[in-house]
Amino acid sequence: MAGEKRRFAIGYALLPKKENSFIRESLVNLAKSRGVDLVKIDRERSLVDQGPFDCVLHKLYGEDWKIQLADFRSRNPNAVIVDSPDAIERLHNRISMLQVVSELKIENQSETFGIPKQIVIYDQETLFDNQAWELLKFPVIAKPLVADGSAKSHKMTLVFNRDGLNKLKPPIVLQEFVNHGGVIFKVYVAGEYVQCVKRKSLPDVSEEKLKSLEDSLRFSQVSNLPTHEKSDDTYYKMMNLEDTELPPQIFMTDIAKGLRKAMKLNLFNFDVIRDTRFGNRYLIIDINYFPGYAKMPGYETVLTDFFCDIMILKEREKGLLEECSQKKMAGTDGRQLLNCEEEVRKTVTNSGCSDGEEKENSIQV
Ligand SMILES: O=P(O)(O)O[C@@H]1[C@@H](OP(=O)(O)O)[C@H](OP(=O)(O)O)[C@H](O)[C@H](OP(=O)(O)O)[C@H]1OP(=O)(O)O
Ligand SMILES: Nc1ncnc2c1ncn2[C@@H]1O[C@H](COP(=O)(O)OP(=O)(O)O)[C@@H](O)[C@H]1O
Ligand SMILES: [Mg+2]
Ligand SMILES: [Mg+2]
Repeated sequence: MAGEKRRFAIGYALLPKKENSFIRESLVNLAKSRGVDLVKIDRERSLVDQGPFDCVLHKLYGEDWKIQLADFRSRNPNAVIVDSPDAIERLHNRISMLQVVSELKIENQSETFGIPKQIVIYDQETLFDNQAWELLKFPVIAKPLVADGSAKSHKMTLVFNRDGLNKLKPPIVLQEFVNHGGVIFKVYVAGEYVQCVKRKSLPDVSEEKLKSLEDSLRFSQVSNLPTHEKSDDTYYKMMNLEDTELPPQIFMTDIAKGLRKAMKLNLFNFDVIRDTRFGNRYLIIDINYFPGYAKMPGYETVLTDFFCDIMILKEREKGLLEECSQKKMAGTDGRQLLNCEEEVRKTVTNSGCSDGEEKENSIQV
């Protein structure tokens, strides 16, 4: 109807737990009021038979889903897939996940960043190999190499000495445990938006404590545990999250932007700790695809803004494609038209990925 604004359909494909936490009525209603309909994708049916969708939002694992997305993309070249499965895959391995951090260049005079020292161990023999240990010192955290969202992939072991290595099951990443005052910073990214929050983490391990402790300690998803389940209760009672200063916002934003561009991802968060030995040194220890946004203050607005940015981008694309067809009607030859359409898709979908200045409302595809 004339004057009526076009609506925009976003199909979402999420595991039931994620759907329950993320697709809240408050989000659905806010998005709806701003012209965006969130539509559940039926995982029992093939994706190409559903829709039409202007955008597909997803967090599913496995080859079958990747094939379905590729099929959908080839039949719907104008739809936006948030995010590309290949880009997400980098985060399913704890080595490739952090490699990108080492490649980032951010200019900052007063703070530095990096990742903790770490090695990857594929077999039991290498676990006790002295050469492998030249780089690391105890305590270390043993993390499963694979980070595929399974409960197993979150099972960590804090290892205090050589004897503690016996129970480990490679393939694992051994990462130096860095004292950080028991507080972790979670930096949530949704397109251009960046928000840093504080969470409780593992307590520091002093030299004296290191000598008196057992060989190892197992734990899982410590930053999401309710307080009464934390391993060192007295420590947490003593510690007040509010006393901890957040890292400088501009510094976290610069890192977030750099990561987003390098990884070509829109929806992720990263875990950061502040090394207590230096006070101005920040270490990135984990990057998660499509994290628990609902725990982030104002998540409905942030995510709706993000959806609207995609919509604006799509509209811009439509306008530019129309210009291409007009050129065709005006007699421009077919080859030039093809170039024109290709150019539009490149400019719109890749804006923000280019080396030049990032455009507003850019979505990484
Ligand atoms: O479930 P939630 O809300 O705690 O979110 C989890 C995230 O918590 P966070 O937002 O960082 O506090 C969580 O982050 P952490 O592991 O706590 O760093 C993961 O992103 C997790 O996904 P997956 O199991 O790795 O695929 C996320 O789980 P899924 O919701 O994707 O299953
Ligand atoms: N190198 C490290 N030094 C100190 N604490 C760490 C380190 N790596 C992880 N942790 C602690 O272990 C928790 C889980 O590790 P993380 O790599 O974030 O795995 P997950 O993917 O399960 O969240 C972190 O939230 C933090 O509390
Ligand atoms: Mg984590
Ligand atoms: Mg993680």
